[in-house]
Amino acid sequence: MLSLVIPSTPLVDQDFSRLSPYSPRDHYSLHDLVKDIKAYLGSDSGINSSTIDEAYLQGLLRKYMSNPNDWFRYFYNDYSKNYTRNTIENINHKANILLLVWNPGKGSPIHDHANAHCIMKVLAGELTETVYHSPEESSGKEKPLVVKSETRHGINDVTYISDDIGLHRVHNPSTNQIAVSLHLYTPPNAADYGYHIFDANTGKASFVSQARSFLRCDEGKEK
Ligand SMILES: N[C@@H](CS(=O)O)C(=O)O
Ligand SMILES: [Fe+2]
Repeated sequence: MLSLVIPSTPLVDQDFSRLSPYSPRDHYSLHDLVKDIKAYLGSDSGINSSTIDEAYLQGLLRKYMSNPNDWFRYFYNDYSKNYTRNTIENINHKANILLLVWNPGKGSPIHDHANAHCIMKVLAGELTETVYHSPEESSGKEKPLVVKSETRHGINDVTYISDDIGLHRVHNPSTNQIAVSLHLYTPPNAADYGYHIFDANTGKASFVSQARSFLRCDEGKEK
């Protein structure tokens, strides 16, 4: 049993016993993963999402096996929110890497990914992802969004979405356990320029000017 005690947040007494709390010497760590993502994205400034091989990046996230020792320094849970977005790394104008903490039964609104690649890996608990067809822009008519798929992702599962695939919402199906996930967005358009959330019944989009996240060094302050 590993209890996550995070300063200034209530005790998270959750059984992470299915995860090894020890890091074997040859463990491919979160630090190694971030290093490899940076190496792949290169040192030039700016990228175009069409030049990125998302399959390669998915492979890197698959290679990493969740270990709370790697990620709990980034863990902050705001219990008043559906989910808390914590910054692991901002790779200037290239990508951001986030740790998301999902309260039981809570989820994200239906949203797009601002013309970026989004790769998600479950680090603890389970997450259900509902993918919707993007509404037809030209019709101008209000129509309910159509579900394309619904998938339950377990620990260490990796999934990918982009606006070409559709919209999605993610939620934690558990009634009493939090879930934790790792997200890679490249380019970091939602944080830099904003994104859209959608109404399931009408398909209507609303613009959100910036996807915000917590930086661990500024505890409690959203950036
Ligand atoms: N893309 C969402 C999380 S999720 O529902 O995939 C976000 O970054 O807030
Ligand atoms: Fe998303």
